[in-house]
Amino acid sequence: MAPRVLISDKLSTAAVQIFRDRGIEVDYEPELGADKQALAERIGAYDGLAIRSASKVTEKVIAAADRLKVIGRAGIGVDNVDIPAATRKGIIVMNTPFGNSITTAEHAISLMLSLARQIPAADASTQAGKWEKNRFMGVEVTGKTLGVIGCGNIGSIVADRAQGLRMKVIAFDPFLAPERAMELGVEKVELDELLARSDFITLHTPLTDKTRNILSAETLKKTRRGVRIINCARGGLVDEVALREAILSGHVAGAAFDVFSVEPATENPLFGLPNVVCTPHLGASTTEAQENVALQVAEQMADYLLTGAVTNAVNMPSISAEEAPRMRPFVTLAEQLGSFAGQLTETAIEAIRLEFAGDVAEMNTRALTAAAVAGLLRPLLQDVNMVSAPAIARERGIAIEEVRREQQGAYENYIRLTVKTERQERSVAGTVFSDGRPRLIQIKGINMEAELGPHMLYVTNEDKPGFIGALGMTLGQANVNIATFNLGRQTRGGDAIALVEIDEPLSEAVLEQVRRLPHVKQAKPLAF
Ligand SMILES: NC(=O)C1=CN([C@@H]2O[C@H](COP(=O)(O)OP(=O)(O)OC[C@H]3O[C@@H](n4cnc5c(N)ncnc54)[C@H](O)[C@@H]3O)[C@@H](O)[C@H]2O)C=CC1
Ligand SMILES: O=C(O)CCC(=O)C(=O)O
Repeated sequence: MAPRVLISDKLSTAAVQIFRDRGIEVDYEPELGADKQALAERIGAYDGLAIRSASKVTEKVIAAADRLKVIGRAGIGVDNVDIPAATRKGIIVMNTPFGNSITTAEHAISLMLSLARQIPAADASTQAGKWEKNRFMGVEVTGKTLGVIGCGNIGSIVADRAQGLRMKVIAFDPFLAPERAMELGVEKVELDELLARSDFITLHTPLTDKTRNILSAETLKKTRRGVRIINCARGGLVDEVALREAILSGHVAGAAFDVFSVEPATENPLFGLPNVVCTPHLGASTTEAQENVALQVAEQMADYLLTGAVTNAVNMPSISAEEAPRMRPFVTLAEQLGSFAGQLTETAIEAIRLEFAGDVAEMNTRALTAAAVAGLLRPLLQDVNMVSAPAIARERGIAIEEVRREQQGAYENYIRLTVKTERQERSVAGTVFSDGRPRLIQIKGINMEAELGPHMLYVTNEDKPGFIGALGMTLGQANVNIATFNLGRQTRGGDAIALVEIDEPLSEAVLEQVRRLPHVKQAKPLAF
């Protein structure tokens, strides 16, 4: 039976043709996805779902998706898909990471210029027959400083175009390597410096726990008086109520927004303010970008449904059907090593080294390296996957080295990831036992044997009597159940590590209590 695909968003019809050409049945219902209930009722009949951002693929929709094997996002952000729910149900989620970047960067530049010259308001006034030549005094962008928050694919294109407009570009992005910044001709700065120096600020990060409200009442106060703010990335990066206040007080001179904390945005704190320009999430809406992403997503989905090949999946590594069963635990291990290191890394990464020893050195180590790099970058880049991770790392000037060796020591197979940042070098190693389950066996040179669960607590401490009891007591008193407790130390009385699996995430208050325990140097929650 031919696979069936539902297109539930306004994708270019080029996608329909690709599916048909490849023998896939396709239903094109561009309005359906916005109605969660209707989508949940219909999804059970399909093997593939192709979407843009209007379709909300919630847990409920996924629960009803009994045949669904792949969700294809014609675009970048997959925040309208419940990825953990899809993963749990074995559904692959794919995106098209680069197809609309230029178009979106051009929209950000268009918004900036519209804002600088008040074009939308001037247009409305002129067409209303008012000819208010004295009302619309603008500002030049030449010679002005543009602060780019998030200098990835889109941010770096915006930086390039802004330089063409003779602007000075500064960027805040913890993952931007200094060499890459130099190559782009942008000055890498900390957030406070960007806020203090920018005449225009443009946001190009994903929405994560770290970026939500990155422009808040507090950070807006640190901006220059007269600053103009552009958000063409994700609603929620800017506190809209705080921005409204800052515009009304005259501190912020204007804002241009394509994305809103609630979409579709039929009402919003920014609506109706002077010198606010709004568009309805049009960043990716050009013929060229929509053609790119629709063709790409249809090809990727058809490949998967017909041959099992996986490209640009955000929740599964790309491995061929034959390799899959043998490699799966090693891919998990590599991703876990990467994710472990990524969650502990807060400064720009300069280099990554992957060492493979024993059986695993004979496998497809490129895929394993890609899995480790994806795990490493995901805490900051969110939608990175095994296919895009190495390219993204290269673009950011991160050197990747792979070393294969014969078996050394007691373990039949061994993977070690070393991450070099501006400040330090950190290694973490693991193995897969004959039960097929990955274990961490070395952290920063300290031996231990730990299996990673969904919620972990990582503590570094001095090896002193009483610490283990105090930690257990603190968690117990907070009603936090410990699943596993793994310990290791450098030397007696020296540096030690505890890696504790807990049944649910820790509250900030309990974490603070752990941090205040005697001999604790660092306590960090990790999620896998
Ligand atoms: N308005 C629209 O229609 C569209 C919006 N987008 C959105 O634009 C955003 C950027 O997309 P891309 O450039 O493709 O993503 P990307 O992943 O290439 O770049 C994101 C950058 O943000 C940086 N970053 C992450 N956390 C940060 C933090 N806490 N502070 C500062 N920087 C941080 C990363 O290091 C990375 O360089 C995404 O949110 C995407 O969903 C993308 C396409 C169309
Ligand atoms: O498909 C769209 O119009 C939105 C694109 C977008 O936001 C993205 O690709 O992240």
